[in-house]
Amino acid sequence: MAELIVPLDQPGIDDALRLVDELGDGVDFYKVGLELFTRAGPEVVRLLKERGRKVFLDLKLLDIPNTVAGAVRAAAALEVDLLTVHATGGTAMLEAAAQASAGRVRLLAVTVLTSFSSDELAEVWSRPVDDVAAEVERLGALARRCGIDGLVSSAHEVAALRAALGPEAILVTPGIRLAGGAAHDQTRIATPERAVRDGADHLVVGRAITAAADRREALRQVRASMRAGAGAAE
Ligand SMILES: O=C(O)c1cc(=O)[nH]c(=O)n1[C@@H]1O[C@H](COP(=O)(O)O)[C@@H](O)[C@H]1O
Repeated sequence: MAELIVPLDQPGIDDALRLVDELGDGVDFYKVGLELFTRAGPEVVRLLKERGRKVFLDLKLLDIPNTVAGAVRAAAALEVDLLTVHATGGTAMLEAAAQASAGRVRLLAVTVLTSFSSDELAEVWSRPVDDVAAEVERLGALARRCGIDGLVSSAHEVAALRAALGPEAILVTPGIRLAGGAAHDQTRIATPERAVRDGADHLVVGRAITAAADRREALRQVRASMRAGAGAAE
C-alpha cells in the first residue's frame, strides 16, 4: 500500500508539532521543508525522531557536487529517512549525492516541480516543451543512472515513470488534491486515487489536509481515496 507524507509547511516548531499530534499515526512520514527547516533547523528533526516519526527532509539540494555531497552527509547524520535533490543538478552532482549518502538516507530527485506548466518550463529552458512527461522521464532516468533511489514527479507522469524504470524506483507524488479541491499554486494536480492507481509509492498531501477546516476528516477522505486507487490497481 502506498504511504502518506504530510508536509509540515508551518511557520514554527509549535505549529508543526501540533499538526503531528493531531494527525499522529494516520500519517506515515512527516516532511520538513524549506520554511520549517530555515526557521527551526535540525532541532525539529530531532523532536520528530524523538516522537518516533519518519522524517522526509525536503531541502531540494542543487549546487556544485562538493557542496551537495557535504549537505547529504549532514542530513544523513540527522538520521532522516528521505532527502531531496534536484535532478537538474546533473550527473556529477547526482553521483556525488548518491556516494555521500552511503545508503544512510534514501535520496529522491525532483524532476519537474508540480507547480510548473509546460509554458513555464519552456520559458525557463528557453525551448518549446510539448510534453512535460517526456522531460520528467528523461530526468528520472538520468537520476536513476546516477544511483538516486527515487523520484518526485506529479501523478500525471507516474505511470510512465513506473513503466520505464521498473518496480525498484521509489516514486513520490506531490500536487495531490481531493476531487474538486483548490489547486493553489500547483499546476499538475491529481487525486490520491489516481496517484496510487498509477503506481506512486508515497503521496505528499499538504493543504488538502492541513488547510481543511476539519483536518482529521480530510485525512480520512485522503486515505479512502488512496484505498480506492489501490483497489483499482489490483
Ligand atoms: O519535493 C517536494 O516535496 C515537492 C516537489 C514538487 O514538485 N512539488 C511539491 O509541491 N513539493 C512539495 O509538496 C508539498 C505540496 O504541498 P500542497 O500543495 O500543500 O499539497 C509542498 O511541501 C512542496 O514543497
